[in-house]
Amino acid sequence: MTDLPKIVVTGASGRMGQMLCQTISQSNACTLVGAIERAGHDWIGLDIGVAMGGADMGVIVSDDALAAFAQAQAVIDFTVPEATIEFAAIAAQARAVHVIGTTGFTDEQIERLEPASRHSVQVRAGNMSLGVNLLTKLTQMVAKALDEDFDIEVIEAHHHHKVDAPSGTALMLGEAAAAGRGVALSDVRDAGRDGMTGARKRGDIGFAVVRGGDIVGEHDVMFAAAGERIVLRHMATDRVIFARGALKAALWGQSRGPGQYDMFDVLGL
Ligand SMILES: NC(=O)C1=CN([C@@H]2O[C@H](COP(=O)(O)OP(=O)(O)OC[C@H]3O[C@@H](n4cnc5c(N)ncnc54)[C@H](OP(=O)(O)O)[C@@H]3O)[C@@H](O)[C@H]2O)C=CC1
Ligand SMILES: O=C(O)C1=N[C@H](C(=O)O)C[C@H](O)C1
Repeated sequence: MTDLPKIVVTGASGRMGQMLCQTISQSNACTLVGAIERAGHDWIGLDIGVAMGGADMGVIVSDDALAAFAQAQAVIDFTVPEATIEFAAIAAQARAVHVIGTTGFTDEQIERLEPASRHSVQVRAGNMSLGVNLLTKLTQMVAKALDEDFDIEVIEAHHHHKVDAPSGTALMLGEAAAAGRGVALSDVRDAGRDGMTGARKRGDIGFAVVRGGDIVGEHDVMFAAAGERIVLRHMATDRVIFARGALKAALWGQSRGPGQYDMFDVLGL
Protein backbone atom coordinates (compact mmCIF):
# COMPACT_ATOMS: atom_id res chain seq x y z
CA MET A 1 0.00 0.00 0.00
CA THR A 2 1.34 3.43 -0.96
CA ASP A 3 1.78 6.34 1.51
CA LEU A 4 1.33 8.93 -1.23
CA PRO A 5 -1.53 11.42 -0.68
CA LYS A 6 -4.81 9.93 -1.90
CA ILE A 7 -6.93 12.20 -4.07
CA VAL A 8 -10.60 12.20 -5.14
CA VAL A 9 -11.82 14.08 -8.22
CA THR A 10 -15.41 15.39 -8.35
CA GLY A 11 -17.19 16.06 -11.64
CA ALA A 12 -14.96 13.31 -13.01
CA SER A 13 -16.63 13.15 -16.43
CA GLY A 14 -16.24 16.90 -17.07
CA ARG A 15 -13.56 18.58 -19.20
CA MET A 16 -11.47 19.36 -16.12
CA GLY A 17 -12.51 16.21 -14.25
CA GLN A 18 -11.07 14.00 -16.99
CA MET A 19 -7.92 16.11 -17.27
CA LEU A 20 -7.43 15.83 -13.49
CA CYS A 21 -7.93 12.04 -13.41
CA GLN A 22 -5.37 11.65 -16.19
CA THR A 23 -2.87 14.05 -14.59
CA ILE A 24 -3.14 12.39 -11.15
CA SER A 25 -2.87 8.88 -12.57
CA GLN A 26 0.38 9.88 -14.31
CA SER A 27 1.84 11.55 -11.19
CA ASN A 28 4.27 9.80 -8.89
CA ALA A 29 3.48 12.24 -6.03
CA CYS A 30 -0.12 11.15 -5.33
CA THR A 31 -2.71 8.45 -6.05
CA LEU A 32 -6.20 8.70 -7.54
CA VAL A 33 -8.59 6.88 -5.18
CA GLY A 34 -11.99 8.25 -6.13
CA ALA A 35 -14.00 9.71 -9.00
CA ILE A 36 -17.35 11.31 -8.15
CA GLU A 37 -20.29 12.11 -10.39
CA ARG A 38 -23.92 13.06 -9.85
CA ALA A 39 -26.38 10.32 -8.88
CA GLY A 40 -27.84 8.84 -12.06
CA HIS A 41 -24.85 9.75 -14.24
CA ASP A 42 -24.10 7.20 -17.01
CA TRP A 43 -20.54 6.68 -15.73
CA ILE A 44 -21.52 5.53 -12.21
CA GLY A 45 -20.20 1.99 -11.67
CA LEU A 46 -17.68 2.16 -14.53
CA ASP A 47 -13.91 2.31 -14.11
CA ILE A 48 -12.93 5.96 -14.72
CA GLY A 49 -10.09 5.03 -17.11
CA VAL A 50 -12.41 2.84 -19.19
CA ALA A 51 -15.20 5.46 -19.11
CA MET A 52 -12.70 7.98 -20.54
CA GLY A 53 -11.96 5.56 -23.37
CA GLY A 54 -8.57 4.35 -22.09
CA ALA A 55 -7.05 1.69 -19.85
CA ASP A 56 -8.46 0.56 -16.50
CA MET A 57 -7.36 2.89 -13.64
CA GLY A 58 -8.73 0.74 -10.82
CA VAL A 59 -11.11 3.51 -9.65
CA ILE A 60 -14.87 3.07 -9.98
CA VAL A 61 -16.98 6.21 -10.57
CA SER A 62 -19.34 6.68 -7.62
CA ASP A 63 -21.98 9.13 -6.37
CA ASP A 64 -21.06 8.52 -2.70
CA ALA A 65 -18.90 11.57 -1.93
CA LEU A 66 -18.70 10.92 1.84
CA ALA A 67 -17.38 7.37 1.44
CA ALA A 68 -14.82 8.54 -1.15
CA PHE A 69 -13.64 11.65 0.74
CA ALA A 70 -13.28 9.64 3.98
CA GLN A 71 -10.48 7.56 2.47
CA ALA A 72 -8.67 10.55 0.87
CA GLN A 73 -6.32 13.34 1.93
CA ALA A 74 -7.53 15.75 -0.79
CA VAL A 75 -10.49 16.43 -3.05
CA ILE A 76 -10.10 18.34 -6.31
CA ASP A 77 -13.35 19.92 -7.36
CA PHE A 78 -14.09 21.63 -10.68
CA THR A 79 -17.90 21.39 -10.87
CA VAL A 80 -20.68 23.93 -10.28
CA PRO A 81 -21.18 26.30 -7.31
CA GLU A 82 -24.05 24.49 -5.53
CA ALA A 83 -22.26 21.13 -5.79
CA THR A 84 -19.02 22.67 -4.52
CA ILE A 85 -20.80 24.08 -1.45
CA GLU A 86 -22.04 20.56 -0.63
CA PHE A 87 -18.61 19.05 -1.28
CA ALA A 88 -17.04 21.66 1.05
CA ALA A 89 -19.15 20.41 3.98
CA ILE A 90 -18.30 16.78 3.21
CA ALA A 91 -14.58 17.57 2.81
CA ALA A 92 -14.70 19.28 6.21
CA GLN A 93 -16.30 16.18 7.77
CA ALA A 94 -13.56 14.02 6.23
CA ARG A 95 -10.83 16.57 7.14
CA ALA A 96 -9.67 16.44 3.51
CA VAL A 97 -7.99 19.35 1.71
CA HIS A 98 -10.58 20.84 -0.68
CA VAL A 99 -9.13 22.36 -3.86
CA ILE A 100 -11.84 24.43 -5.54
CA GLY A 101 -11.48 25.37 -9.21
CA THR A 102 -15.21 25.94 -9.73
CA THR A 103 -16.14 29.47 -10.88
CA GLY A 104 -19.39 31.42 -11.19
CA PHE A 105 -20.12 31.80 -7.45
CA THR A 106 -22.32 34.64 -6.23
CA ASP A 107 -21.02 36.57 -3.19
CA GLU A 108 -23.61 34.77 -1.07
CA GLN A 109 -22.39 31.36 -2.29
CA ILE A 110 -18.78 32.30 -1.48
CA GLU A 111 -19.87 33.13 2.08
CA ARG A 112 -21.44 29.66 2.37
CA LEU A 113 -18.02 28.04 1.80
CA GLU A 114 -16.51 29.63 4.89
CA PRO A 115 -17.95 27.41 7.71
CA ALA A 116 -16.33 24.30 6.20
CA SER A 117 -12.93 26.00 6.14
CA ARG A 118 -12.91 26.05 9.96
CA HIS A 119 -12.32 22.28 9.82
CA SER A 120 -10.46 21.78 6.55
CA VAL A 121 -7.97 23.44 4.24
CA GLN A 122 -9.74 25.14 1.29
CA VAL A 123 -7.71 26.39 -1.66
CA ARG A 124 -9.85 28.31 -4.14
CA ALA A 125 -8.86 30.26 -7.26
CA GLY A 126 -10.62 31.24 -10.47
CA ASN A 127 -7.50 30.09 -12.27
CA MET A 128 -4.97 27.53 -10.99
CA SER A 129 -2.25 28.17 -13.59
CA LEU A 130 1.09 29.70 -12.70
CA GLY A 131 0.88 32.04 -15.72
CA VAL A 132 -2.46 33.59 -14.80
CA ASN A 133 -1.53 34.03 -11.15
CA LEU A 134 1.63 35.83 -12.24
CA LEU A 135 -0.43 37.95 -14.66
CA THR A 136 -2.73 38.85 -11.76
CA LYS A 137 0.20 40.17 -9.72
CA LEU A 138 1.47 42.11 -12.75
CA THR A 139 -1.99 43.59 -13.28
CA GLN A 140 -2.06 44.92 -9.72
CA MET A 141 1.43 46.43 -10.13
CA VAL A 142 0.60 48.15 -13.43
CA ALA A 143 -2.74 49.46 -12.15
CA LYS A 144 -0.97 50.91 -9.12
CA ALA A 145 1.63 52.63 -11.31
CA LEU A 146 -0.90 54.26 -13.66
CA ASP A 147 -3.63 56.82 -12.94
CA GLU A 148 -7.20 56.98 -14.22
CA ASP A 149 -6.04 58.49 -17.53
CA PHE A 150 -5.60 54.80 -18.37
CA ASP A 151 -8.94 53.03 -18.88
CA ILE A 152 -8.77 49.42 -17.69
CA GLU A 153 -10.58 46.76 -19.72
CA VAL A 154 -10.48 43.01 -19.11
CA ILE A 155 -11.22 40.95 -22.23
CA GLU A 156 -11.72 37.19 -21.97
CA ALA A 157 -12.44 34.42 -24.49
CA HIS A 158 -13.56 30.82 -23.80
CA HIS A 159 -15.12 27.78 -25.50
CA HIS A 160 -18.83 27.76 -26.31
CA HIS A 161 -19.72 25.37 -23.44
CA LYS A 162 -18.76 27.83 -20.70
CA VAL A 163 -21.75 28.79 -18.54
CA ASP A 164 -20.49 31.70 -16.39
CA ALA A 165 -19.39 35.21 -17.42
CA PRO A 166 -17.20 37.11 -16.92
CA SER A 167 -14.86 34.20 -16.26
CA GLY A 168 -13.46 33.57 -12.78
CA THR A 169 -10.09 34.62 -14.12
CA ALA A 170 -11.43 37.89 -15.55
CA LEU A 171 -12.91 38.69 -12.15
CA MET A 172 -9.59 37.84 -10.43
CA LEU A 173 -7.83 40.23 -12.82
CA GLY A 174 -10.47 42.91 -12.25
CA GLU A 175 -10.09 42.54 -8.47
CA ALA A 176 -6.32 42.88 -8.82
CA ALA A 177 -6.65 46.00 -10.99
CA ALA A 178 -9.09 47.51 -8.48
CA ALA A 179 -6.77 46.65 -5.57
CA GLY A 180 -3.90 48.34 -7.43
CA ARG A 181 -6.02 51.46 -7.70
CA GLY A 182 -7.15 51.24 -4.08
CA VAL A 183 -10.86 50.85 -4.93
CA ALA A 184 -13.46 48.08 -4.57
CA LEU A 185 -14.25 46.30 -7.84
CA SER A 186 -17.97 46.36 -6.95
CA ASP A 187 -17.85 50.20 -7.11
CA VAL A 188 -16.22 50.40 -10.56
CA ARG A 189 -17.28 47.19 -12.36
CA ASP A 190 -18.76 47.77 -15.83
CA ALA A 191 -19.87 44.46 -17.36
CA GLY A 192 -22.45 43.66 -20.05
CA ARG A 193 -22.50 46.82 -22.19
CA ASP A 194 -25.31 46.81 -24.74
CA GLY A 195 -27.34 49.58 -26.40
CA MET A 196 -27.12 53.29 -25.50
CA THR A 197 -24.64 52.87 -22.65
CA GLY A 198 -23.43 56.47 -22.53
CA ALA A 199 -19.75 57.35 -22.53
CA ARG A 200 -17.31 55.31 -20.52
CA LYS A 201 -17.09 56.49 -16.89
CA ARG A 202 -13.58 57.51 -15.79
CA GLY A 203 -12.16 55.00 -13.32
CA ASP A 204 -14.47 52.15 -14.29
CA ILE A 205 -13.04 48.68 -14.94
CA GLY A 206 -14.75 47.19 -17.99
CA PHE A 207 -15.29 43.54 -18.93
CA ALA A 208 -15.79 42.09 -22.42
CA VAL A 209 -16.65 38.44 -23.08
CA VAL A 210 -16.10 36.22 -26.15
CA ARG A 211 -17.53 32.67 -26.38
CA GLY A 212 -16.67 30.38 -29.29
CA GLY A 213 -15.43 26.99 -30.47
CA ASP A 214 -12.84 25.23 -28.35
CA ILE A 215 -10.93 28.23 -26.94
CA VAL A 216 -9.34 26.94 -23.71
CA GLY A 217 -9.05 30.38 -22.06
CA GLU A 218 -7.58 33.74 -23.09
CA HIS A 219 -7.31 36.89 -20.99
CA ASP A 220 -6.14 40.40 -21.84
CA VAL A 221 -5.89 43.30 -19.42
CA MET A 222 -5.80 46.51 -21.43
CA PHE A 223 -4.68 49.88 -20.06
CA ALA A 224 -5.82 52.37 -22.72
CA ALA A 225 -4.89 56.06 -22.61
CA ALA A 226 -4.73 58.89 -25.16
CA GLY A 227 -1.87 58.00 -27.51
CA GLU A 228 -0.83 54.63 -26.02
CA ARG A 229 -2.04 51.22 -24.80
CA ILE A 230 -0.49 48.55 -22.62
CA VAL A 231 -1.87 45.01 -22.95
CA LEU A 232 -1.02 42.17 -20.56
CA ARG A 233 -2.03 38.78 -22.04
CA HIS A 234 -2.30 35.13 -21.02
CA MET A 235 -3.31 32.40 -23.46
CA ALA A 236 -4.04 28.88 -22.21
CA THR A 237 -3.65 26.28 -24.94
CA ASP A 238 -3.99 23.14 -22.79
CA ARG A 239 -6.17 22.44 -19.70
CA VAL A 240 -3.29 20.48 -18.18
CA ILE A 241 -1.95 23.79 -16.77
CA PHE A 242 -5.03 24.07 -14.52
CA ALA A 243 -4.78 20.42 -13.46
CA ARG A 244 -1.09 20.76 -12.57
CA GLY A 245 -1.84 23.84 -10.46
CA ALA A 246 -4.71 22.07 -8.69
CA LEU A 247 -2.49 19.07 -7.94
CA LYS A 248 0.20 21.36 -6.54
CA ALA A 249 -2.45 22.96 -4.29
CA ALA A 250 -3.66 19.55 -3.06
CA LEU A 251 -0.12 18.56 -2.06
CA TRP A 252 0.71 22.00 -0.58
CA GLY A 253 -2.44 21.84 1.55
CA GLN A 254 -1.29 18.65 3.31
CA SER A 255 0.96 20.61 5.66
CA ARG A 256 -1.44 23.53 6.38
CA GLY A 257 -3.99 24.15 9.11
CA PRO A 258 -7.71 24.72 8.41
CA GLY A 259 -8.55 27.96 6.61
CA GLN A 260 -9.13 29.59 3.24
CA TYR A 261 -6.19 29.93 0.87
CA ASP A 262 -5.61 30.86 -2.77
CA MET A 263 -3.01 30.09 -5.43
CA PHE A 264 -0.85 33.06 -4.38
CA ASP A 265 -0.35 31.18 -1.09
CA VAL A 266 0.44 27.94 -2.91
CA LEU A 267 2.81 29.52 -5.42
CA GLY A 268 4.39 31.93 -2.94
CA LEU A 269 3.56 34.95 -5.14
N1 LIG B 1 -9.87 27.46 -11.58
C1 LIG B 1 -9.40 27.01 -12.76
O1 LIG B 1 -8.18 26.98 -13.01
C2 LIG B 1 -10.38 26.49 -13.76
C3 LIG B 1 -11.70 26.50 -13.47
N2 LIG B 1 -12.61 25.92 -14.32
C4 LIG B 1 -13.98 25.88 -13.83
O2 LIG B 1 -14.28 24.54 -13.47
C5 LIG B 1 -15.68 24.30 -13.63
C6 LIG B 1 -15.89 23.07 -14.49
O3 LIG B 1 -15.41 23.33 -15.81
P1 LIG B 1 -15.49 22.20 -16.94
O4 LIG B 1 -14.76 20.98 -16.50
O5 LIG B 1 -15.12 22.86 -18.20
O6 LIG B 1 -17.07 21.92 -16.94
P2 LIG B 1 -17.86 20.59 -17.31
O7 LIG B 1 -19.29 20.98 -17.47
O8 LIG B 1 -17.15 19.87 -18.41
O9 LIG B 1 -17.70 19.71 -15.99
C7 LIG B 1 -18.42 19.89 -14.79
C8 LIG B 1 -18.65 18.54 -14.19
O10 LIG B 1 -19.26 18.64 -12.91
C9 LIG B 1 -20.30 17.69 -12.86
N3 LIG B 1 -21.28 18.01 -11.85
C10 LIG B 1 -22.22 18.96 -11.88
N4 LIG B 1 -22.94 18.90 -10.77
C11 LIG B 1 -22.44 17.88 -10.02
C12 LIG B 1 -22.77 17.30 -8.77
N5 LIG B 1 -23.80 17.77 -8.06
N6 LIG B 1 -22.06 16.26 -8.31
C13 LIG B 1 -21.03 15.78 -9.02
N7 LIG B 1 -20.68 16.27 -10.23
C14 LIG B 1 -21.38 17.31 -10.71
C15 LIG B 1 -20.88 17.70 -14.27
O11 LIG B 1 -21.67 16.59 -14.52
P3 LIG B 1 -22.91 16.74 -15.59
O12 LIG B 1 -22.28 17.09 -16.89
O13 LIG B 1 -23.55 15.42 -15.59
O14 LIG B 1 -23.79 17.84 -15.06
C16 LIG B 1 -19.58 17.68 -15.06
O15 LIG B 1 -19.06 16.39 -15.16
C17 LIG B 1 -16.25 25.60 -14.22
O16 LIG B 1 -16.76 26.37 -13.16
C18 LIG B 1 -15.02 26.27 -14.83
O17 LIG B 1 -15.15 27.65 -14.95
C19 LIG B 1 -12.24 25.35 -15.48
C20 LIG B 1 -10.92 25.34 -15.85
C21 LIG B 1 -9.88 25.92 -15.03
O1 LIG C 1 -14.50 27.28 -17.90
C1 LIG C 1 -13.31 27.22 -18.29
O2 LIG C 1 -12.96 26.53 -19.25
C2 LIG C 1 -12.31 28.00 -17.56
N1 LIG C 1 -12.70 28.59 -16.46
C3 LIG C 1 -11.90 29.36 -15.59
C4 LIG C 1 -12.44 30.78 -15.52
O3 LIG C 1 -13.67 30.95 -15.39
O4 LIG C 1 -11.65 31.72 -15.56
C5 LIG C 1 -10.43 29.27 -15.87
C6 LIG C 1 -10.04 29.05 -17.30
O5 LIG C 1 -9.98 30.27 -17.96
C7 LIG C 1 -10.91 28.04 -18.02
